[in-house]
Amino acid sequence: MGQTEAVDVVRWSDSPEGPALALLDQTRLPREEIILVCRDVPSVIAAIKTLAVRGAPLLGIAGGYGVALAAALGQDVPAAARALAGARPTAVNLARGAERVLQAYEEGRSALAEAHAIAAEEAAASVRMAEYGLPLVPEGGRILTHCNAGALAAGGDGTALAVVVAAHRAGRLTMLWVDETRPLLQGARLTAYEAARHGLPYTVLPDGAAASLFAAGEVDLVVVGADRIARDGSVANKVGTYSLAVLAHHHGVPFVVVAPTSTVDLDARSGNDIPIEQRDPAEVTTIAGQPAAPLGSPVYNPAFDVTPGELVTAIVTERGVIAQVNEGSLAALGDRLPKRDDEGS
Ligand SMILES: CSC[C@H]1O[C@H](OP(=O)(O)O)[C@H](O)[C@@H]1O
Repeated sequence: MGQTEAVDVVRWSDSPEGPALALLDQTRLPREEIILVCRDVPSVIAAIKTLAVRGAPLLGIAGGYGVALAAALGQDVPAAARALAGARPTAVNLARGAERVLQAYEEGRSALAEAHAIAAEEAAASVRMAEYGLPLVPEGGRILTHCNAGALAAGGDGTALAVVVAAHRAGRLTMLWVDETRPLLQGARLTAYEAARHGLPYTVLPDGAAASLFAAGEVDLVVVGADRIARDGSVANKVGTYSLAVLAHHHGVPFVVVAPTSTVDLDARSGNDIPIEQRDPAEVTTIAGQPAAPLGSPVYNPAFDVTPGELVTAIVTERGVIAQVNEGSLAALGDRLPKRDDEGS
């Protein structure tokens, strides 16, 4: 598959049938490119819960458009914002995007214009993160990534994957190692799909094979996204990220998180304050609808884990690179971060 135009991941539609949110259904990828048309808020919430639309910054965009849809339909907009914000707990972007569009609506401004503004800001942030992140990639870089932090998870070319694509365009990428990312396979299904579209050199691997790549000296850099970053630099990201951070630390490999400031939550003092989504056991005990474990097996299925800031080499944001990840450096972004509830606008 050669490089083609960017995928239309989330798009507002003012069709004769009325307002709608058109989503590329990520549960169908890579096999089918199916557009899911959401004409009401419950269908947007269902798309978020089933990960038809997913990824922290993209959830902020979808949450904002969901509130704009409620406004366009003349529905109870505050109730819609609350329901959308509660669809998934870990990515702070979702609640933040819904709240931001609700505030615009309550102030008499265009809800749709505010939702469009969120989408535009995340696309611009992706470009800046790629620029700031590129210098961190060594010549001939062999980069390991986990889950999907590309255009299917954020605006533009994404967050972590935007840095990888920039490295490829600069002739600096030798290999992108793609963790398949059990249980929902966002790596194998989505990152590989995006890597193929960009013409990147990539290899998919079982999550459990990453350690042997480090041991063989085949990884020069780990680059991942984030769902919420706490004030002390703790990073919540797809489950399995923490083990990569420990491996990277053990093997002396830089571990870089790429995330827009819309993912930084100064209200969360540490990783303990980040809610970790627990998902359906069937995601673990079935594969392609077939049993992969005895019926009724007890399951532990957290969608995310938390990497402490001391294992993070750098956080690349659209406002610069945080090289010393700690409470002071994150708070230093404070004046330019989305305002906290108790700080007023
Ligand atoms: C650019 S943020 C992407 C982030 O979101 C993913 O989670 P999910 O697929 O459950 O939405 C994963 O943690 C990615 O790193």
